[in-house]
Amino acid sequence: MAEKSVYKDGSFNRAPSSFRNFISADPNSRFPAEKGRYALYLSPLCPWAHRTIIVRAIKGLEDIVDLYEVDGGSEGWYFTGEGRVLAADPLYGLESIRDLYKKVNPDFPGRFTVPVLWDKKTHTIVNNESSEIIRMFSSAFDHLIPEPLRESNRPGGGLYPEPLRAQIDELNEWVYDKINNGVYKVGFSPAQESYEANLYPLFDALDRVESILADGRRFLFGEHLTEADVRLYTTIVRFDVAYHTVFMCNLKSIRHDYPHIYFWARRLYWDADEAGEFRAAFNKTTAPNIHRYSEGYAKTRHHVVLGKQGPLIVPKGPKVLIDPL
Ligand SMILES: N[C@@H](CCC(=O)N[C@@H](CS)C(=O)NCC(=O)O)C(=O)O
Repeated sequence: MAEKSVYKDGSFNRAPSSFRNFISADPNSRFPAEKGRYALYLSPLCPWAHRTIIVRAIKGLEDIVDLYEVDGGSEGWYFTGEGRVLAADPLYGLESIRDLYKKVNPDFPGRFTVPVLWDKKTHTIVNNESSEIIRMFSSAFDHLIPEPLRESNRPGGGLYPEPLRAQIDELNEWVYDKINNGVYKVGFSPAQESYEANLYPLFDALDRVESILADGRRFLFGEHLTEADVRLYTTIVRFDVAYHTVFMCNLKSIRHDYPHIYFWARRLYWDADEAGEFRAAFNKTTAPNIHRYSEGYAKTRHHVVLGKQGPLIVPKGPKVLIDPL
């Protein structure tokens, strides 16, 4: 049974995801990899969802897995018809992500989160946990994509190479707890004590990342991109424009205090070469949205922490969202 995200011991506690099935390259599996069968419902504003569209783009899965954008936030994700957001759910005409979960289980007890990986054939949620969705995208569809994009042909052995798995898992664990989810624990703190209790470990972890990158390596595990870079990136690219301001993660900023992290992030962000190694995945999933991060988090914090008491103020800085290379 899914748990709700709650303030436990005065701190934000993110509930585990509820649907944990896997798409597989095996044609006899329950969810075999097939072109056109699956869809991702998400908002590119959500950092967890952002991971999945980066890997979808890196792997050239745009023609294989559909993308349906929704908008909203802590008060629900909806089809609004604004910008790239669809006016209605293209499969069932539903109005919201809540409706999608209710379609699978009318008594669904958890939160109606994005991303959702949907199976159009059996009309159900395959998985709603981004860390698992990126693993599936990394390898399960490899027989359907051009040879150079397959994990076995990638320099360094792909996004989750066998020899590095234990190290990647170990790094992901503390990056998730202290950084990816750490910023939320700070920004959703209901009290000064929990704010401070989570703030210092966040910056200790950023210091640790900075020291890893300080030897001049291109990526967290050396010369080649892994899923650990993807998972860290979505938090770093939101840091100065949203977490520093809205979530009060302000002991330091990335641009002024973490030169190696900032350089690493800018290299990923500014790579707009569609024919290049990363198929412009970071740029095209971030650049259209980076100016909206501050508003998204301001609204969420106003709702979650302040119960909508008082005015909603959206911080406008920094003037330069991300410096050029
Ligand atoms: N563990 C999930 C977390 C996803 C998540 O928390 N998504 C947020 C948006 S950034 C959400 O949909 N929240 C809506 C809610 O909690 O009601 C994952 O990584 O996929």
